[in-house]
Amino acid sequence: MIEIKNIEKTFGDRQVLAGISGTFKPGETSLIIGGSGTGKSVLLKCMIGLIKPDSGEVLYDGRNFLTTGLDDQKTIRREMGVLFQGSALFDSKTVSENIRFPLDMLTDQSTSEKEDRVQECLRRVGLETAGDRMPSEISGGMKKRVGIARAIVLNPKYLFCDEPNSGLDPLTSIKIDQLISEITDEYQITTVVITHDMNSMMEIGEKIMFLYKGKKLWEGNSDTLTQSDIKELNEFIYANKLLREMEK
Ligand SMILES: Nc1ncnc2c1ncn2[C@@H]1O[C@H](COP(=O)(O)OP(=O)(O)OP(=O)(O)O)[C@@H](O)[C@H]1O
Repeated sequence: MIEIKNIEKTFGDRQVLAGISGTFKPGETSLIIGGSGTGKSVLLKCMIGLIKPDSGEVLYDGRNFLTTGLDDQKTIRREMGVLFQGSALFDSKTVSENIRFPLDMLTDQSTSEKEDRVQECLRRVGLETAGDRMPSEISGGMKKRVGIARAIVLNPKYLFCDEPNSGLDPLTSIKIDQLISEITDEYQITTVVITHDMNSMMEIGEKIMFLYKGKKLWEGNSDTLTQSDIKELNEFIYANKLLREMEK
């Protein structure tokens, strides 16, 4: 379980996070939603240690990530998998090499152990025959799958995905969402996803947190998303639906 408590962050004179709290549970895909510039990415970065919040706590199964010693921080970092926006694959490495990278960097497994693990992850994301291909030779959806395989190669307890659907068509988006949700359930990972995607909110929103101007204005799930009387949330949903209609 991940708990965040009263996270605050200010850049210059602009407060981007104004005291955000919440919990994220194992086996659950939690979504952080909100309009552009509301602080979603900054919150995610605070959670994974890329940005230091000005105040607040981030607890990984009770371990305070911000104040614990360097060794414990390293341990927690190793328990995280991250799917970055745009997949962030190494262009000069094959699909298999991309997936193997965290094993090369962070484990002393033998070559055959690593190969077995890479194959297992390739199979899990449905890319068993694509290992030798280069990122430039595969589709956007496949790149996301490679990113997911790389994010889970170390068996993470916590998985973070920043806009996993960006740049994908609606059908591929749904498949990627389903994959993230299945993996989360199968390995009981605590998964946090930042998304703008209305389909994702309706399909995989077991828990949804709505940010507005650095504050958490609403929390619920896909069943209750459209029933709130929060004006800002309803406007956000309306704008997203409109966008979807225009894309069709
Ligand atoms: N390192 C930084 N230094 C200064 N300002 C920053 C920094 N990182 C983010 N910001 C500002 O913080 C605000 C929130 O940014 P953030 O990227 O979290 O938004 P977001 O909700 O993820 O939006 P989007 O959906 O467009 O990605 C923005 O105004 C951004 O310019």
